[in-house]
Amino acid sequence: MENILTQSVVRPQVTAATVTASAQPQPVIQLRDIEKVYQTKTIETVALNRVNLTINKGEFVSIMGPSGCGKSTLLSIMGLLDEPTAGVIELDGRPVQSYSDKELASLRNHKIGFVFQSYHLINDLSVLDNVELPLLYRPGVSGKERRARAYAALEKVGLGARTHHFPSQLSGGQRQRVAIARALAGRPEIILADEPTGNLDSVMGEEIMELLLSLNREEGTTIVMVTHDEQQGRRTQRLIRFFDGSQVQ
Ligand SMILES: Nc1ncnc2c1ncn2[C@@H]1O[C@H](COP(=O)(O)OP(=O)(O)OP(=O)(O)O)[C@@H](O)[C@H]1O
Repeated sequence: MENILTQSVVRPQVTAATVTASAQPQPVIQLRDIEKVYQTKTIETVALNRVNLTINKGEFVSIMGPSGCGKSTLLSIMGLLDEPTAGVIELDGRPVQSYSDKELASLRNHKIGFVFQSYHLINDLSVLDNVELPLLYRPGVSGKERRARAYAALEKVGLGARTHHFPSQLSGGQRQRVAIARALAGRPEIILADEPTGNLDSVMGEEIMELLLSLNREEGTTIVMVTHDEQQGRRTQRLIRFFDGSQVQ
């Protein structure tokens, strides 16, 4: 079984895959005039203000900007975890409003994988069970296939020897790799990562960045990553800066 992490180690400072000149960009996520307003009793917050953004198949895009500028909101809306108050989201060229609830649930489950800053692992479950868990909600995936996919995903992130460990027995970087394996087991076309290295020291952060770059380069996974790390942002194909709910660059 190939370990995508060890593949990447021999190529120091790799950057995201370069889209060949002949390849036509194929939009997978398009945001048109997206607005998100949070209304509480005392205050109205415009978290996103008429955002227009296209993410193409196979791209690795990073989103940067100061705290509170709307990065996480943007990722939640792209991942269909939250709805905008105005505007249109298209997935594969089709407005999500035109999908049925069942289709939307399936899209969320199949097409998109999430990685969060704080890993969101279940401490009482082994590494293997954590990775298998989301597949339990997949109709048509047998127990045998679930297990096989979880093993393969853990091999891919270099944790094949840790399947029976528990999260508390792992380093922060290893926990984040489990979280990435959990996303990979679902075979998503798109990974949305919200500050995936935010809780890690620079060495472990670099490890995770290499892993994401390898997934993009070797598997063609489309990745959108929120980061506060300028160096990481510069290593992706496109760096988008936000300020006060709007794209500034
Ligand atoms: N559920 C909510 N209710 C009310 N306001 C919210 C809610 N979620 C986010 N906000 C507000 O929307 C704005 C954007 O928040 P968001 O979390 O998207 O920013 P961010 O750029 O990801 O910040 P950070 O870098 O600190 O994580 C902020 O002003 C925040 O307070």
